Order: sequence, then structure tokens, then C-alpha cells
Amino acid sequence: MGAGSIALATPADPQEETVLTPAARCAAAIEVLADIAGRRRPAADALKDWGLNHRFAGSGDRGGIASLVYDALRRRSSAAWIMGDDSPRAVLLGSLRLQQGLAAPSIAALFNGEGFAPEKLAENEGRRLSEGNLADAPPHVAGDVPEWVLPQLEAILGDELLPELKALARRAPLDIRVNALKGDREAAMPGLAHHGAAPTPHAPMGLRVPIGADGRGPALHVEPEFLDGWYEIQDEGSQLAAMMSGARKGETVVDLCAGGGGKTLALAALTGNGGRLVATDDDPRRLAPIHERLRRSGANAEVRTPRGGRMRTDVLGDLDGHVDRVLVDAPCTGTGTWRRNPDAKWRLRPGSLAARVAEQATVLDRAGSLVRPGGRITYVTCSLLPAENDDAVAGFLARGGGAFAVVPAREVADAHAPGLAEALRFTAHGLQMSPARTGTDGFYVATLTRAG
Ligand SMILES: C[S@@+](CC[C@H](N)C(=O)[O-])C[C@H]1O[C@@H](n2cnc3c(N)ncnc32)[C@H](O)[C@@H]1O
Repeated sequence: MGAGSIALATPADPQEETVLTPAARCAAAIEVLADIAGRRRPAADALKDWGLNHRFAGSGDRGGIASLVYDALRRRSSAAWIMGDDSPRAVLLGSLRLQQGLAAPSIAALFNGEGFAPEKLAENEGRRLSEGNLADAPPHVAGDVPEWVLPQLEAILGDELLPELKALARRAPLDIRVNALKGDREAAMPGLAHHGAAPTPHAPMGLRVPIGADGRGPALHVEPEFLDGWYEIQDEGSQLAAMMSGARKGETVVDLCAGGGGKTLALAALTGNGGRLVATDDDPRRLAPIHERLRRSGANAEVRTPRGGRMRTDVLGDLDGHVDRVLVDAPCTGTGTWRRNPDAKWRLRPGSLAARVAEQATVLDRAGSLVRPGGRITYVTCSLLPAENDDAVAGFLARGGGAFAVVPAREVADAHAPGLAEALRFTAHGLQMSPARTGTDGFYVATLTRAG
């Protein structure tokens, strides 16, 4: 068995239980990929069902199978291209070659038809694995994205399209944000030393934890320091976006799309709990985890949960025209997070992009009425698509008829994330982080100020 297949067998956590051979995990991954394709369902649901139907499998097995499935989804179209076949088996084979770097003989050792292993590698499959390449593949195939989004990605990424798409198809790092309300990064590091945590390149409270050979990180959420609120799991790009809000002590800050509270916690830490922080979200179910997270981290925020159907945004009526800063962490397609959610890219449809664009206009307009003269809106998406970024901002500016102006993005970056500007891509109204440039998820940030 080749060295690469040993990596397939190694659980991220040595305590994890494994009963399946690496070959049997490949067979299971093919089954799950077939379920995802056949029933057009999210990968997480298909993986959960597989686990329920195969209770004998250990936690290490389930994690290893998930890694194989996610890697295959990351490289779905390029894997199919080199294999000349888009079946789940071919996609898994191609991804073992492209994503895990296994050579044909190592793959043949896994696909040997014995016991619970997948059927023996056919001659044609072996040849494709040895000779298939992406030299003539069109950019959407080589870059593993749906063809219809390519023009939008090209518009933002230009000459760096392919390197960026390749970076977007790699595994994401595991980043954490040390909670400044508990202590500084240096104080948190010893508790994470056994996981090899090291400072992230840009965010001052960020730590990056190496992921295992199978693409999974350690189970940080069971560590005592996590349970004591010393850190949160948060991509470095998300940390930087929260910092660029510039929230300060003494200010009234609204986190309008707070969801589970990832950025609310970061905002509370930024102000040292020294401001009035109000968090809400259109969807009460999304807000649910925020209470426990606030408690754990010692962050103060007033959570306003909407009730009563269509009266949702009224929970902020008393703040209209009085807010210093509104963070709009807008609902979006999440194209910038495809490293983490690779199945989302294959499920994205033009209709869902149009729906998100309409929601973005709604949240921006709501933010516009909250902010006081001279106050600011920080508009954030985890998308790379201009339709959700600069175009959304342009639409808001046009609807406001001069009430709002853009704060130059370079000025914002220099003030709140010194040194980051060199890596950023500046756009007409904002800035874009991306996996190849900043090593983060693809976050967009624009800052808008209301005329005083
Ligand atoms: C990107 S997510 C927020 C993630 C969250 N800020 C975090 O850091 O964990 C976008 C959120 O916007 C919410 N949303 C959508 N439309 C909204 C609206 N009209 N008003 C407020 N929130 C809305 C969604 O429910 C979703 O939770």
C-alpha cells in the first residue's frame, strides 16, 4: 500500500475509533457521492444518513469518509475530466489523484475488489489515472466551478482566475480567534500548543491549527479553554471583516444579520464590552446559539429576537437614526467559502443568487435607516461575486440619492488591519479577500458613511 493510502487510514485524533479499511472507506464514499448526486441533497445530510445506516463504523471512519467525499466534491469537474466520466466512482478516483496526490498504483491497491473494497480498477481507469490531465480543460472545469458563474468570477479575479479557483478548491485551514475579553493571544497559545497552533498572518488575535492528513482538524470544541470561552472557531477573513467595522468603546453598534453570533462576539471583544451592542437576525432559529456563545465568552450584547412573522425588523425601531455603526453581514451565496462547503457550489443556481441579491438590498436599506448622520455601515459578504458586492453597494448608493458615500477601502484597511492592504484586491467600492491572496475565505467588505 502506498504512502498516500496510509494517510487515508490515519484518523485526525488517535483516540478516534476506526473499524474500516481505507479501501472500505473509499467504497462508502462512492455510495455517499451517489446519494448526493442521485437525490440532489446536501453532503452533510447524505453523510449523516450513511452513519445512521452503518452504526458499526467508528467516528474515525465517519470522519475519514466525510473527508473523501468533501475532497471529491471540491474537485468534482476536474476529476471527472481526467477520468472521462462523471460517475461517483470516477469522481472519487480522480480526486484521489488530484486532491490527495495518490499515484495510480496506490489507487489500484485500494480499488482491489477484495472484501469491502470497491471493484477492481479497470484497465481504462488505470490509464486515465496515469495519463489524464487538465491541459486542455476549460477554466470552469480546471477551476472546479459551475460554468454559469465563471464570467462573474473572471470579472473580480482577472488574470488570477485559475490560481484563485485552485485555492478555492483546496482544503480550508482551521482558524480560531482568541477572545480578547479573556486574555491575549500569547496567553492562549500554551493551551493550544499540543495542537500546533501558530499565529495567523494578518489578524492579531488569530491562531491557525494544522489539519490532519485526512483534512480534518482536532476537536477543539471539547477543549477546556474553548468551553471557558478563551477562543472561538472563526476564519481569519471573518475576524478581519469584523475588525474593519472599526467598532469602538462608547458606541452604539448593531449587528443586523447576527445569525449564530460569530461576528457579534468579535465586535464585543473589539470594544472590550465597552459599547452598546445590539444583535438581531431576521430568522430567530439562526439566532438561537448566540445566547450560549455570549455566556461562554463573557461578551455583552442585547439580543433582539424577532417574533410575529412579518413584523420582524421592527425590533430595532427605537434605534432608527441613532446607531454609530451597523454591521451588515449579509445573506449571500457563500461562494467565498467553497473550500469549506464544496457541495454548495454545485447546488448554486441563478435563482438563488437573485434571491440573495434581493435580500442584500433589503438589509442594506434597513441599515441605512438605522445609522445616524456621520455613522457608518460595514457591508460584508463571504462571496466573490460582484453582483452581491460592488453591485449591491452601487444599488444602495443609487437608492439613497446621495445620503451615503463610500469610505475608501484602502483607508479602512490601513486603519483597522494594518499591513493587509498589500494582499487585498481593491474594487470600485470595497475590498476583496480571497484564498490565494489573503489565505482566507473570500470576504468582501465595503464601508459606507451617512452624510452628516
Ligand atoms: C452570513 S449570515 C450571518 C452570519 C453571522 N453574522 C456570523 O458571523 O455568524 C447572514 C444572516 O442574515 C440573515 N438575514 C437574512 N435576511 C435578513 C434580514 N432582512 N434582516 C436581518 N437578517 C437577515 C440570515 O438569517 C442569516 O443568519
